[in-house]
Amino acid sequence: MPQNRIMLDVLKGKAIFPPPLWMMRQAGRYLPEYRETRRRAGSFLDLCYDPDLAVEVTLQPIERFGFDASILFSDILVVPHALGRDVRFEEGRGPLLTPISAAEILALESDVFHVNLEPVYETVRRLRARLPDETTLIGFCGAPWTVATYMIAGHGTPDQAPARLFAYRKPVAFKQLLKVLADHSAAYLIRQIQAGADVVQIFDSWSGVLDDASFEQFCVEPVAEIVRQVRAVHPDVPVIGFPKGAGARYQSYREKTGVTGLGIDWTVPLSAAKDLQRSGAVQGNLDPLRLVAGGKALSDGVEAILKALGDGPLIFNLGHGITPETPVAHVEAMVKLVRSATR
Ligand SMILES: Cc1c2[nH]c(c1CCC(=O)O)Cc1[nH]c(c(CCC(=O)O)c1C)Cc1[nH]c(c(CCC(=O)O)c1C)Cc1[nH]c(c(C)c1CCC(=O)O)C2
Repeated sequence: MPQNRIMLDVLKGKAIFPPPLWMMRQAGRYLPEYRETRRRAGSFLDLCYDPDLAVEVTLQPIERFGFDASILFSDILVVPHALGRDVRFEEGRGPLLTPISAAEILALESDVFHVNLEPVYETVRRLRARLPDETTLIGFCGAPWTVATYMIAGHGTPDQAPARLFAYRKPVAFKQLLKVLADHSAAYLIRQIQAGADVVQIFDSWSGVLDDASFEQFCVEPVAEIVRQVRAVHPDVPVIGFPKGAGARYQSYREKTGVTGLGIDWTVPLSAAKDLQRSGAVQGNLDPLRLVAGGKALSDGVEAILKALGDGPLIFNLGHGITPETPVAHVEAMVKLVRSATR
């Protein structure tokens, strides 16, 4: 493992200033070159499964901004797709899936799971060969709870009511769904690591809608299981957990799941983030809308994070994915602000 991937040092607990920097959804529609490749690809899933094009879009933000980390271009919903579920992405509507029934959950399995995902592994292999040596390569998956919410509702919802209701009404089938997703996600991450990923991130975008007991059973336990399975094979590869909206539960989430780094959303108070840094690296947490607005809103936001968290293990990032309406010039300004910061 090269010594000069500074994000890996931060994940070991080292404070580096200015901190390493990347953005969730850094390859995306705010970039004209992404929109151009996307037009050539056909459907969004075609883009995810075409190693030539997936490598191309993954590298676009690295070439433009020189971020310290590159995240594999794919989507969390390739896992249900590779398990044989129908997954489509429609312009302006987001993901659409055929909602899964309890009976279908009990029959859910696939002996061609890794065959279906082979193009993703090929993308990771090519990326590691193409990326600058100092750039950390991040693999990822969705957390079982977040993936399950889309599989059950069939589309995005504001509060994941369909999945919460399903979990209460059909606990046996729901538990089985989380187990199938945890086992397959762990196997998926292990293959990404074997293909060249230096770090893996688990996205739990919907962990903020659950009560205490459900958070424990649906978010903490399945992610802990993934971490266990990945560590059994790759004990030294850092795992970043991003339980968006976990609020007061962030610290216990780190302790119980065993994740190395914590992705924090922009609602986490910087004082609380400072406390979280005592037990390891944090990654975040600029409000993506400060980046859309630019100017003083942006510079104030960047400054506050660097001031509060800059002397501990920090990976500078947004508190959620960059939005399509973000001006590229504002991303350039953010990179400059972070890279030229002095303590
Ligand atoms: C919930 C979720 C999904 N996908 C993902 C999550 C978790 C993180 C989060 O909460 O944002 C994760 C994801 N999706 C994508 C990546 C690529 C890597 C990166 O650059 O961060 C990653 C890490 C590409 C994508 N995934 C998607 C796009 C946009 C589709 C397009 O280009 O046409 C991209 C670049 C589509 C997608 N995929 C998903 C949704 C809800 C949507 C529609 C919303 C939207 O359109 O922005 C599911």
